Amino acid sequence: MQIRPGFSSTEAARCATALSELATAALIDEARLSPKPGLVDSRGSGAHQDLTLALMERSARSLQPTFHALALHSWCRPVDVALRQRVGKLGRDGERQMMAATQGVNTHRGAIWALGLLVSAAAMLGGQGSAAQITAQAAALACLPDVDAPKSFSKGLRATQRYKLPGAREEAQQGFPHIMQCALPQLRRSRRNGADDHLAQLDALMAIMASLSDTCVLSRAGLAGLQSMQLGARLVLAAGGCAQPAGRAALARLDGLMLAQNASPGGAADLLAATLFIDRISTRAFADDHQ
Ligand SMILES: CC(C)(COP(=O)(O)OP(=O)(O)OC[C@H]1O[C@@H](n2cnc3c(N)ncnc32)[C@H](O)[C@@H]1O)[C@@H](O)C(=O)NCCC(=O)NCCS
Ligand SMILES: Nc1ncnc2c1ncn2[C@@H]1O[C@H](COP(=O)(O)OP(=O)(O)OP(=O)(O)O)[C@@H](O)[C@H]1O
Repeated sequence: MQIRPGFSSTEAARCATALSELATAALIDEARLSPKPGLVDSRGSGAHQDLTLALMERSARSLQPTFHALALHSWCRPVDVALRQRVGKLGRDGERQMMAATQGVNTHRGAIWALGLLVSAAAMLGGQGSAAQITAQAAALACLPDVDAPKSFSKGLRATQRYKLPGAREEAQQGFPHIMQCALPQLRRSRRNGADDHLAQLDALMAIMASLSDTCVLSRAGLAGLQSMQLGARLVLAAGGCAQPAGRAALARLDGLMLAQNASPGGAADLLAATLFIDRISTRAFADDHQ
């Protein structure tokens, strides 16, 4: 681990602890947030047969050491292939950790990817980056080749190739546009308009679902399912968002629609958790010289 001049290893460890706690809390808050269309939430399992809220929370907690290791190894490091390789290995170790904690159920693969890159990027910037700097740094990392990646074919890859639409990799490589241009502005706009935080978070989820090509939805419900999800989310926001009775009615209709199609926007949920992480991290700094 390389320590930036002027920063101690204690400082790196303290920052890694803070970042890993924030990432884990963002995952737990996302899982509990209700009502989310088709997703696991405090009401139940949504469109999922094998997921529960308790399992999502156990999985989130099991990932804290992964986020901690990612932050420690990325601390004040420049973007290069060696770091990309290390981050890829730690991410895959995290996936194994998650599978062990859930007895083989995929609870958070997409979330490990998005939050893992963002935790690494925040640590690379010594815990002092802005939202724009962190997402740009994460994109630079995601654009480097993942040389040790297994050549297996995933559901997400299949969907992106079949429909010629971007998926989790492209979202990261483009600097997380659904966080920076959709969810974060909507979260802050809804708060400014007087929505309480839980309703503002639901609005942020709608802002993501309104345009994301979520490969979870494409895999289960095809292009028609994706388009109906995007339209449904736009209708919630057009009705004034979740703080308004008409917005909540539109949200309930969207929930019914997702369940009827057996579809769940797992990618949008990951990006909401990542948005909560970025929102919280960019309003505070972790390095001592900023306190
Ligand atoms: C890139 C990942 C997510 C694989 O993506 P792929 O589309 O091939 O596979 P898979 O279908 O298994 O998972 C995709 C998951 O991403 C999420 N997702 C779906 N659509 C989107 C989207 N448009 N944008 C963002 N996330 C999305 C969902 O949670 C979905 O389940 C990841 O597993 C990976 O390859 N990791 C390698 C390890 C690594 O380098 N990690 C570095 C950071 S820790
Ligand atoms: N609250 C949530 N509910 C459901 N999925 C979530 C939630 N939060 C995040 N996710 C993301 O959704 C993904 C689950 O996606 P998906 O439904 O495609 O799982 P799968 O096991 O690969 O597929 P399937 O269930 O269709 O067999 C996880 O990788 C996770 O990152």
